[in-house]
Amino acid sequence: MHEVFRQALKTLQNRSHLPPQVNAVRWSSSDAPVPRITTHYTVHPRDKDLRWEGVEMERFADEADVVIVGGGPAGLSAAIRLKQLANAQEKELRVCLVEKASQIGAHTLSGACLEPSALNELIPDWKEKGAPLNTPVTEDRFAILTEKYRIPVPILPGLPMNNHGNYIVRLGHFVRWLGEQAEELGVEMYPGYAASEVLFHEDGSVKGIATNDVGIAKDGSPKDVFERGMELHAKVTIFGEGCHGHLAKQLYKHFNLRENCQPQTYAIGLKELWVIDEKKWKPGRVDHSVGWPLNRNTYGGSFLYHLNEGEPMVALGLVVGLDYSNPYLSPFREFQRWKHHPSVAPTLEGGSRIAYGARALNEGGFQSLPKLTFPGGLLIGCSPGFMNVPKIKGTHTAMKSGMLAAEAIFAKVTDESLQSETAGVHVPEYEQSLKKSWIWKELYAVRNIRPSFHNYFGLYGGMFYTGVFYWIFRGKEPWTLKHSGKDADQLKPAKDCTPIEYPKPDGKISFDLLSSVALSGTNHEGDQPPHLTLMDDSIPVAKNLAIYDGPEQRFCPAGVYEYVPLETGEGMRLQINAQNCVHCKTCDIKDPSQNINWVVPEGSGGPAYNGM
Ligand SMILES: Cc1cc2nc3c(=O)[nH]c(=O)nc-3n(C[C@H](O)[C@H](O)[C@H](O)COP(=O)(O)OP(=O)(O)OC[C@H]3O[C@@H](n4cnc5c(N)ncnc54)[C@H](O)[C@@H]3O)c2cc1C
Ligand code: SF4
Repeated sequence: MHEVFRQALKTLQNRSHLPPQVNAVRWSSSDAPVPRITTHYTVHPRDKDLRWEGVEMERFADEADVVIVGGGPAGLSAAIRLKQLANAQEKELRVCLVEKASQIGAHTLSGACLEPSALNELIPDWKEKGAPLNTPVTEDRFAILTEKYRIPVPILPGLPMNNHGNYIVRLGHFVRWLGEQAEELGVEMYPGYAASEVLFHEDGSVKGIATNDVGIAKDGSPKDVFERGMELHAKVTIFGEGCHGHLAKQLYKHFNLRENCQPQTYAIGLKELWVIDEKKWKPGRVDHSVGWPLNRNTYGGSFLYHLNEGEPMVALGLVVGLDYSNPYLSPFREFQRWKHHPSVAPTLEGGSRIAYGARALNEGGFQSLPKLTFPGGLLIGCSPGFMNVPKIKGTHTAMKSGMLAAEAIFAKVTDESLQSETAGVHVPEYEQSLKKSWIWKELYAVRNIRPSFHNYFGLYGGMFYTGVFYWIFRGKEPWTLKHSGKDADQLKPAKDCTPIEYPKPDGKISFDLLSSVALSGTNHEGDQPPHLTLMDDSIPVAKNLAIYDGPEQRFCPAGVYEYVPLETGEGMRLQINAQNCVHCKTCDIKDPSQNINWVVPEGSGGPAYNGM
């Protein structure tokens, strides 16, 4: 190629150094000039980019027996069970676990009220081993909130909200403890390494994963410190990325795993930790509510748990179903408003907020479970979605699914008489044993509760259904209700909706977004391509802003998306403040254009939660 032409092309590709109005490219579907936003190689491949010419792209590869993606309750339980079995039978088994957080538990966010059933099976002597389950539930309350009142609802025995025998935990601390148990058993742990890519054998089976490359500049060009990620190959790769996994999303498409199930549906959960006045502290109390500030057609509810962690601490949060239809709704501001309810605010008055965060959770339940296995790999935990929605609990099912996967894998890879037809070992036995387990029974029994809220009376119709059908039939009714479709399709155009007037935060009970995000400890290297990638940079303004009045500005709980005026003064552009991202995945789920693809950022970027 002629040198002058090459230089000209290079200058063009480097245009993202220039101000946005100059940095306009004609690559959108409409062919209208739009500011360049996405510079990530998953959208603009490097093999067509001259700036990458001659850069060493070879990756170092390592072999393990089992590779686990994600150090959450599911991944760690799988790791622990695999090594327990191998050690008991004196078999060599190399188990490697990669976790995108810099420390195990630092990306974990949950309620959390833990049902200890799976833990009792996995580590029966967890008390002696010092598991941080410090707060047995002593009091369990449920209520419907109106704007001014709290109407108590009795929790009948057998209803999913019953928490007798459970523990209130800081899930991040529990996960950290699970990590220590795994390490002691000989699991190789790699915190700070995100799996960015699924690798395949020539026969199409999964070969393992690659960790992410580091040292890429914001404009997508290689920095001097560029380092290629590493390949981890395995007989079986376990995907335990939690709700709406980035690699799981690719696997669904690649192996068509969702062809026989309903779409997954989700909620966003926002959470804070507070240290409160000791006189108001009731260690062991569990408070749940539905109703205000959400209207009857918006599914959701609150939690307020009194922890016994050496200081008067409470964990509180609001969960909002992502099937809401009003694009003006802001889950963050609903949460801030909820704290002012007359039954909540007195607990917080005089206290101080010490942590904030958010995370999506699955709500599809039984109907939305995909096929779980494919040659060379399988899915565990909240990645496929073993969440029991009416209980708001998924930790015990996530752990159990990891254990069942481990048992099936161990049996298969250590039995020389069992030959695999593919290079990556297929373990369909996992799905079979899962269907015989208590997870299946539990999720089947509650399958109709969440979809029953799709009725004219909304919340009240759903509660009536739960009271009558669940309490009497325990899920044995001979029908299965359907969800109303994908959450991304539920938003109505802004012109058909009423803007919501939210009260200003008072700085004592309620707070603004940026001071909240600061409490998540989230951090990303600034000079890297935004990991919130857009398939088409023109769609945010042309569709999301034009039709839905920019809902990503409101559903993102970290202020990542902002529409700002173009420097020319004509029109708007989307600004992505990727450093703020707390990895909740809501944008990838709720974007009405399905144009946002969350990919793993560099290194150990993301929140730095301490026991969320
Ligand atoms: C607000 C809220 C309240 C909840 N309340 C409760 C409750 O009270 N009780 C209860 O039992 N459950 C509760 N849950 C659900 C519970 O938190 C989940 O069911 C549980 O955490 C699922 O475990 P998991 O291991 O499948 O996923 P996760 O806990 O999400 O763990 C997945 C891990 O994988 C890592 N990861 C993801 N992608 C990659 C990648 N590509 N490479 C490397 N690492 C990766 C993540 O950083 C994370 O550490 C709640 C959830 C939320 C959001
Ligand atoms: S950018 Fe997306 S994943 Fe990140 S915090 Fe916002 S909504 Fe969540």
